[in-house]
Amino acid sequence: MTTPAARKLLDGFSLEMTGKDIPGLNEAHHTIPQGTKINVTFLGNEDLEMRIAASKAVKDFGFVPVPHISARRLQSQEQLEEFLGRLQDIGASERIFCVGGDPATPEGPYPDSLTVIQSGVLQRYGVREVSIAGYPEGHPDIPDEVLWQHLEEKSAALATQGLDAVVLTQFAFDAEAVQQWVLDVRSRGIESEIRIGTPGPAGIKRLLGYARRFGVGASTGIVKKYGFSLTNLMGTAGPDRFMEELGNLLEVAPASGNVRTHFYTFGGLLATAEWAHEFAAQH
Ligand SMILES: NC(=O)C1=CN([C@@H]2O[C@H](COP(=O)(O)OP(=O)(O)OC[C@H]3O[C@@H](n4cnc5c(N)ncnc54)[C@H](O)[C@@H]3O)[C@@H](O)[C@H]2O)C=CC1
Ligand SMILES: Nc1nc(=O)c2c([nH]1)NC[C@@H]1CN(c3ccc(C(=O)N[C@@H](CCC(=O)O)C(=O)O)cc3)CN21
Repeated sequence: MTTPAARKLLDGFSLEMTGKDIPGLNEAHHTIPQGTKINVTFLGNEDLEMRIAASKAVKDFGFVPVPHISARRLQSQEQLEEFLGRLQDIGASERIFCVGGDPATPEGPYPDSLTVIQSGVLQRYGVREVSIAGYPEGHPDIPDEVLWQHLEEKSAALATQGLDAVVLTQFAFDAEAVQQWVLDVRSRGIESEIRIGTPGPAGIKRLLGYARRFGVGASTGIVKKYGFSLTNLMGTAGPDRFMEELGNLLEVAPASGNVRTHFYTFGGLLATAEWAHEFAAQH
């Protein structure tokens, strides 16, 4: 039974795939609503051709590509321009997600996403909308004050440059922490669309592995929060409970504004698309 609040939160959801996951998209495309935004990661084990091919596949199937740009992984301005130029050639440069990136030291001239945004390069390649990262449960290596300061600066820089902003979050498990964080974002005067990241249905061991790797939910007891039980540790967990809880919490906090959902699929595009289809249909 899906409540109206959860269904509203699901409406206009976005998905994510890696540069390697074109086979997954081939398999899942029939189940994904036309016009859905699909993000394409910028991981260390992908190259330019894979990222471009994935963005092109998204576009060719009638979805909206949102390629990622990882500032700290960029080795030069030329590399940034080559990527944006190739994206523009295939009509996939209008929307991007600009994120700091995991390398402990920057590999080139961009230590953070703000530097990429302020470079003035994005507009020259037709970028109109930039997603920036948010952290409802904090970040393991970056203090909260730094995260907030950069969120505000990036938001202001995008407005100055005439670029639309979306705040896209790291995946989260704690619906109450997300509600509070959304209200904190609004209290700082940031009115942009917020997309709350959450994992699609995935094997629990796998999910916990990713959570550990990205430092999510370290102290919140995610096993409990997400409704896992020890008996189903070998099984699959879906975002049902999280969506219901968060939908209800946002409904009672109208100041939360425009909040949508982004699914990190972790190799399970079809499973996520099927889950979303069924969740929307249940009543
Ligand atoms: N979907 C994804 O791929 C997501 C990735 N992330 C990761 O979160 C981190 C921060 O990203 P943004 O919020 O865009 O940061 P940012 O680019 O706005 O930078 C904010 C501050 O954190 C510092 N910083 C950025 N990345 C760092 C790192 N890996 N290690 C140490 N300090 C770092 C910057 O120097 C700056 O002071 C990155 O590691 C990023 O890859 C976060 C959310 C989602
Ligand atoms: N700090 C941080 N860094 C990230 O890179 C990151 C996050 N957070 N938050 C979630 C997103 C989603 N991410 C990922 C990472 C891997 C796969 C993935 O599908 N990996 C392949 C295997 C890759 C390999 O061969 O190493 C898979 O099939 O699991 C998907 C999304 C990366 N993302």
